[in-house]
Amino acid sequence: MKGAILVKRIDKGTEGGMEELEELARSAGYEVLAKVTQARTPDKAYAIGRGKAEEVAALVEELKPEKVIFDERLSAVQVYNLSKLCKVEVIDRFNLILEIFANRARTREAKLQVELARLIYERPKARMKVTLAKRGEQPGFRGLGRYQADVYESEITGRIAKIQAELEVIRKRQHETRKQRKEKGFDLVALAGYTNAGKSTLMNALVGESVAAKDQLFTTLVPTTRLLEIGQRRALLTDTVGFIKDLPHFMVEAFRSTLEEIYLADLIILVVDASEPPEALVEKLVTCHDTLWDEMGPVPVITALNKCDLISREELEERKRAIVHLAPHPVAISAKTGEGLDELKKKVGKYLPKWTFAEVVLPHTEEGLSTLSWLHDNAVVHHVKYDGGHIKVSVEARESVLERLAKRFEAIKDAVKP
Ligand SMILES: Nc1nc2c(ncn2[C@@H]2O[C@H](COP(=O)(O)OP(=O)(O)OP(=O)(O)O)[C@@H](O)[C@H]2O)c(=O)[nH]1
Ligand SMILES: [Mg+2]
Repeated sequence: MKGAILVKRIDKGTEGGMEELEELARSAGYEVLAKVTQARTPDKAYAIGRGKAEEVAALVEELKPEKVIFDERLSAVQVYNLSKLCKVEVIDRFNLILEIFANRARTREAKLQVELARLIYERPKARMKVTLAKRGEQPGFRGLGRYQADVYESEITGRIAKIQAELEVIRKRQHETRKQRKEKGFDLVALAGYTNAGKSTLMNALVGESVAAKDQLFTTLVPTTRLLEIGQRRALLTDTVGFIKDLPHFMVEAFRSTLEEIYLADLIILVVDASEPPEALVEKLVTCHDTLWDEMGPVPVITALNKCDLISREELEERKRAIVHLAPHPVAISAKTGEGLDELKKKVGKYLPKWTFAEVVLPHTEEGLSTLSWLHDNAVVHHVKYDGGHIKVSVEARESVLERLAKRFEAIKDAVKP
């Protein structure tokens, strides 16, 4: 197994936990060999103090890790100095997240998104990195010395443009598919939430599928969509990539096409891991809100308090109180045991976009029957009455379907005799 030493600098007056960095490192396949923290203001050259950096270097010599991983964002200069001092590759939390994403990316889309994120992160550092590499190559700077600074930078810019163009094609296609699904009368429901909250497990429990679900961060990178029946209505349920604290904007941008599954949904099920302590729950919900709310239209959100099998009633009530302002329409569930799933489905049914009732009289002809069968496919047909030469139908459907019904009716109405 690859080893890593984790380093976190803590600003005065803030919490110093390193659990999430550890989780991330573990998810990326590292064994954590040592953890170093220091409370101080950031140092321009080393992020931590020079003395502390030397301690890290000594640990590197002793433990021989593959990498040293910093929790905070590092500048090119800091990376250069640290890797020179420690004689090992030094990365930050964002590089680590990118590593995880790169390991998991299977589809063309996921791979492009990961590369785009990496390049957007790299670009502002490109010139400085080339300049530094000319001073003597350090781990993480190898091969850059042969570049001209602006050539390297413009290569990155060119590559970014190319990937964006290719992703745009994928996005257009997805947009088209989504539109068609809506026109067909499907409601789009998205599962969103912090990474490892249990979104994929819930997806499996709701639709009886086997989407990969594991106790690690970012198992899901590319959305999966399955049919979910809510009463008589048919929704498409989409599992999505998880959120994480301080998700830098460049990543949100790179994963746009994935996140659009959420932004453009008719309803969002926000999944939270209720087995965590209330403070962690609040912090993660705030992250979800930050990621969601900026981009989203007025979409109803249902909060699924997941993993309730792991906590007592009292603990559940305590958590509900803690998140009351952050968690619209909460439902306690366990994706594992199935508890609460019926109530969740009921809530989903209740908050799906309102459909409109309509009564229509179709001719009892081949065209009329074919329209009826089209209605069965695209709407909820409540009642059908065959009456002489007519078929009286009462239906409930979304507006776009009713508009199309009106068009079809226009074309065949002459056959209807009063
Ligand atoms: N006890 C318990 N464990 C659960 C429940 N739901 C999910 N888990 C576990 O939580 C872990 C994460 O589940 P996933 O479904 O992969 O989570 P996710 O939100 O899809 O995670 P990413 O795709 O990695 O962002 C797995 O080990 C699941 O078995 C639950 O209701 N109860
Ligand atoms: Mg998942």
